[in-house]
Amino acid sequence: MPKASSILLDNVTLLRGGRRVLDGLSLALCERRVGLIGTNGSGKSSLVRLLNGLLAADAGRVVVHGLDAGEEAEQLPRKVGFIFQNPDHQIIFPTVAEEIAFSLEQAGRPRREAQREAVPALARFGRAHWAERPVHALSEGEKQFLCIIAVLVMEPQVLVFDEPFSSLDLPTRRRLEALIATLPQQVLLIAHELDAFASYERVVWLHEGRVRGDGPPAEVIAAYRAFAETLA
Ligand SMILES: Nc1ncnc2c1ncn2[C@@H]1O[C@H](COP(=O)(O)OP(=O)(O)OP(=O)(O)O)[C@@H](O)[C@H]1O
Repeated sequence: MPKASSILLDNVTLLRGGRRVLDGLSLALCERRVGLIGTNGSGKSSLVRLLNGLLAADAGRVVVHGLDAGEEAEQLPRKVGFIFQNPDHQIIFPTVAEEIAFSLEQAGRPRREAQREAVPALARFGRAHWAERPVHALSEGEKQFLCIIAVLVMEPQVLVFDEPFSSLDLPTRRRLEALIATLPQQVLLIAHELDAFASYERVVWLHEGRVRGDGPPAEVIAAYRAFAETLA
């Protein structure tokens, strides 16, 4: 039986657009900080989308913290929170408070209660003063932080960050890295900024839908860099 606090992929195959994007992939992830690296198109985003039911495996089994993705997919979004590269793809509502109220509603709160709780929820992150701000008036870094708050209020057990640094300047990126470091959840981070994984417990290198490297960051990243040099 997989551990209650682990992510298990057992012989997973995923087809997209007729292509085999994940190819008999098996992984057991129980570390609190796991990095996912690989060249463009290697299958990283596809893999994490299996964890919250955005994609379903064509073969094999996916279990996330005790939930079977095949049988209990509808429960996955509460268990696994996603923060994507582009906050504009994630934010739906015109104001910050409305966005947070929507998240609370998604987490099962009745609408009225969700609306009442939005400002206190923002206050827990020191951002009560953002409540009435139009989302379009936030900077990229602030929007990214709003997305993180919107996900955290749903109290997920796993957080997936899919290339969160791509549009951030260095100070904003460092602040986000520091914030991620404080989170109690299991974190899966996809990034092309390889120094971001220095403090991670484990890095998995995907290549053409298979695991090509897996272990401590320094080791896996050195092998990946050497491989990338051969392609340049
Ligand atoms: N919506 C889609 N429909 C069909 N095929 C897709 C779709 N999205 C991705 N793919 C294909 O799946 C494969 C893996 O893509 P995926 O986005 O998982 O890779 P990735 O490692 O996250 O890449 P990147 O670093 O560029 O974000 C690619 O060959 C891609 O063309």
